[in-house]
Amino acid sequence: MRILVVGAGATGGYFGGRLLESGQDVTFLVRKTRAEMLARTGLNIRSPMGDATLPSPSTVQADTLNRAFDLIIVSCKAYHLPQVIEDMAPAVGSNTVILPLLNGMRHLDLLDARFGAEHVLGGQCVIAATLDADGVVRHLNQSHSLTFGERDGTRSERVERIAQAMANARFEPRLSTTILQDMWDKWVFLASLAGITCLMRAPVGDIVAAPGGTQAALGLLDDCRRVADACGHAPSDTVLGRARSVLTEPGSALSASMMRDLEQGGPIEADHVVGDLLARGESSGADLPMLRLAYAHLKAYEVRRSRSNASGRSG
Ligand SMILES: NC(=O)C1=CN([C@@H]2O[C@H](COP(=O)(O)OP(=O)(O)OC[C@H]3O[C@@H](n4cnc5c(N)ncnc54)[C@H](OP(=O)(O)O)[C@@H]3O)[C@@H](O)[C@H]2O)C=CC1
Ligand SMILES: CC(C)(CO)C(=O)C(=O)O
Repeated sequence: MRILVVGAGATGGYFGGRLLESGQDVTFLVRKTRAEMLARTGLNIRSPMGDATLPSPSTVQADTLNRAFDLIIVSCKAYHLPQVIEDMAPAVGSNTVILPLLNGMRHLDLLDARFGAEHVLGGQCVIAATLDADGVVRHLNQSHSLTFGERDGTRSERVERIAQAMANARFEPRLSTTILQDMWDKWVFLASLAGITCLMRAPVGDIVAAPGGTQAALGLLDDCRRVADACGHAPSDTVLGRARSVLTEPGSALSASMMRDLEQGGPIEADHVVGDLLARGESSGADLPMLRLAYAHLKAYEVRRSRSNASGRSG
């Protein structure tokens, strides 16, 4: 199976690297700087589940991409997706399957609109990873699952083939027959985690140690849950119970990748992860005070960031 991984950042570098390590035919679609770095240093993964050093991984850049792949794993940030969609287009042939790993849901609409829904699977990954300044993929916890499936829940031949291709890689591949609900479940959890850890600039354990912290985290989770309910994707009691306990675990060092991005002063997926959920909830008439606050806070960060970038440019 010829696999194209779009982006060799934290998640693409990790899952693509693990597939390459297991002997799969993997090429990374990357931009110039990352291509040069990968050629110089190879793809390096540092992980509690085992390090990997992959010298000279195969890369391609948009201007030389001219053949179709069997599977395209999309692992960019949401704010890069419109450009990524244009760049990856030559790799989409009549039998290509696209597996996006982005958080949230809206990317499915964009991919469907450009390539046709029949090409696009549902997907998600659970991992905490980051790309450091030397281009090393740093895996920060012990989770590394990648879940995928047909959005209509069927176990098609093509998803079985993907499961086979992933079977020997050092991560947990999961073929799901409920991938849309899985994505909603993760979205509800992630929007709560990202919203609260960014608002408080603190990991879960510090938030729950503060007066009112637990109440704020659970209030935000409840707003996110109400949106999912209104959209016909209510999380089960088990899923909600797990989310509540993870978001209120004393001493937990967990924070969202959005908080890491924000603390580094980088761009964030505010609209995709939090704004889109809020918009869907508000269009159903729900009152969502904590979710609105979380979104306003992220947007204020973006305004401040673009103002200081602009003054840096003019200074
Ligand atoms: N990191 C994590 O722990 C988790 C992240 N997620 C989700 O996964 C998605 C990806 O996140 P993450 O891997 O952290 O992001 P990263 O920023 O680490 O990686 C994204 C990569 O996409 C590349 N990219 C952007 N545009 C293009 C393009 N046009 N062509 C080729 N490559 C491109 C960037 O390359 P360049 O170097 O050129 O900028 C970057 O390396 C997000 O939606 C995130 O929310 C989900 C679970 C966990
Ligand atoms: C929920 C979590 C932490 C795990 O994958 C994540 O997706 C993120 O931080 O972006």
